[in-house]
Amino acid sequence: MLPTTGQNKLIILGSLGSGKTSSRLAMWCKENDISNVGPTLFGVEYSGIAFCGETVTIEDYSGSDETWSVVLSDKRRFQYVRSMIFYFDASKTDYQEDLDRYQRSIQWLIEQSPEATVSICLHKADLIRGDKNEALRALKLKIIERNKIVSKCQIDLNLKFKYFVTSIHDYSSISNAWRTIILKLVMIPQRYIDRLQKFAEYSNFDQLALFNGCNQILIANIKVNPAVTHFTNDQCQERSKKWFEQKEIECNHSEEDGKSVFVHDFIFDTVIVAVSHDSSVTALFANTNFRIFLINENKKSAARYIESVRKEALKIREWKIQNCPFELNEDMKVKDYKAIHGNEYFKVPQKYIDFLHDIAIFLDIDQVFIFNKEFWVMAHMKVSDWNRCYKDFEWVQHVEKWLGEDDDVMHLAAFEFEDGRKSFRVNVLDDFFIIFVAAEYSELSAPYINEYIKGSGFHHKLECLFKNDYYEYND
Ligand SMILES: Nc1nc2c(ncn2[C@@H]2O[C@H](COP(=O)(O)OP(=O)(O)OP(=O)(O)O)[C@@H](O)[C@H]2O)c(=O)[nH]1
Repeated sequence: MLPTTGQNKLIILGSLGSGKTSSRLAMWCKENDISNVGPTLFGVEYSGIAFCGETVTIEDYSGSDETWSVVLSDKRRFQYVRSMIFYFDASKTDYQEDLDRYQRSIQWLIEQSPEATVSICLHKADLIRGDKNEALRALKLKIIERNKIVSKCQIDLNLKFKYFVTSIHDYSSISNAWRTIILKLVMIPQRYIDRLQKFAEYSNFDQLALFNGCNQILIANIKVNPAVTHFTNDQCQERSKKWFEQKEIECNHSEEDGKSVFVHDFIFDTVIVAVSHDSSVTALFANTNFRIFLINENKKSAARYIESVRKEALKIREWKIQNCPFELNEDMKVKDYKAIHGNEYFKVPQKYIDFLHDIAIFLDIDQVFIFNKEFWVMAHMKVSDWNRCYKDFEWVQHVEKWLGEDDDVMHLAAFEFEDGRKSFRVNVLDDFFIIFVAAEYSELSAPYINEYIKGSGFHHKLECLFKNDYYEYND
């Protein structure tokens, strides 16, 4: 179980089967069937979510005894945490062990990450028998008692701790909890609000609302023209939801209640709903200036993201060197990698090579390829000194076989070779795709790699990064 060190790290802890994973999936992976969520295997599931140009790394720990003994055996797991969610199964009657673990966790969290926020979910509220309010009150009092033991300064703790009563059968209870948690974790920079405000005034919009793409959490609602009736948050949300259901289109325009309503991609995983009573603004969203405005915003966020991944990669590398059970070859400590990139038609910019290299270190991956659909190898990186790395031509055979089996291009696929190597494919736009290859010794980290790559944040950001240049290239 490799701890991540990201600036925006969210850890989820709690008792076995208390509903941690199903709540996370209900919120962030709508397409998953959460009626049949199994226990968290391998101790922890890693995922990433994109939020308004920022990434949050989530570590969702299993509540099994083995995992708890690992978690509580090393305080460093509580380093670099920005937020912790602790799940209690509110339908239980005996909390002794959960409370002991809770107490230890917050003790270490306060010690290792004093600025972290803490959210406590009293979950499975639908299963409470008897007087529900009384049961919840009693549980909350027990938790507060433990807080008192940990901190003499109760006021400080109470400011940081938030309690939520949640149930998987009440989506709004889960989305309310997550919205509060995430908005504390990733604040929309004031400069976005200022720029959007100016943009709206200049373009004759009456209202601009920003929503997170994955689950339509409202990030900002800017009401510009006080003389008109604005759409409510819910009405805006309805529109962004509809747009997401039909996602193929880049911009959606409709006329409703005498207003022009636009829904458009904004920064990364964020959509913007813009409303105007002036129908002459219709042309605006097709306007090149506006596209440039959006692309520039995207680029800035991409730059920040790359920087954060790079920092993360260096920390992880440091951590691996310190914790490596083997004698490390001196050369491995040096940031030295070989990248052959470009062909006569297309040159892969060095920044992608750097970016993918950092991702590869972060995920313990040995080799990265970028292919186009004609099987051209656009870039080939050997990240580790692993001497069984594939050569370009060997890979072409694998890819051909693979595409032959799966003509219908999938967004993401994981593939295991007979020789023990694992590979992970990510499609970027419709034009090319990236393949990550991990050696057999990465056996244990394979589920982690898969989870990370599958995380909506990672894929989306990768796509946006490529898309920006792709647009520039084509314009
Ligand atoms: N009735 C009810 N069932 C729930 C609720 N939340 C989760 N469940 C069910 O409880 C079971 C366990 O849920 P998980 O999400 O796997 O719990 P977990 O805390 O991630 O489990 P571990 O990772 O194994 O510790 C699943 O069958 C869920 O469908 C809830 O609010 N109410």
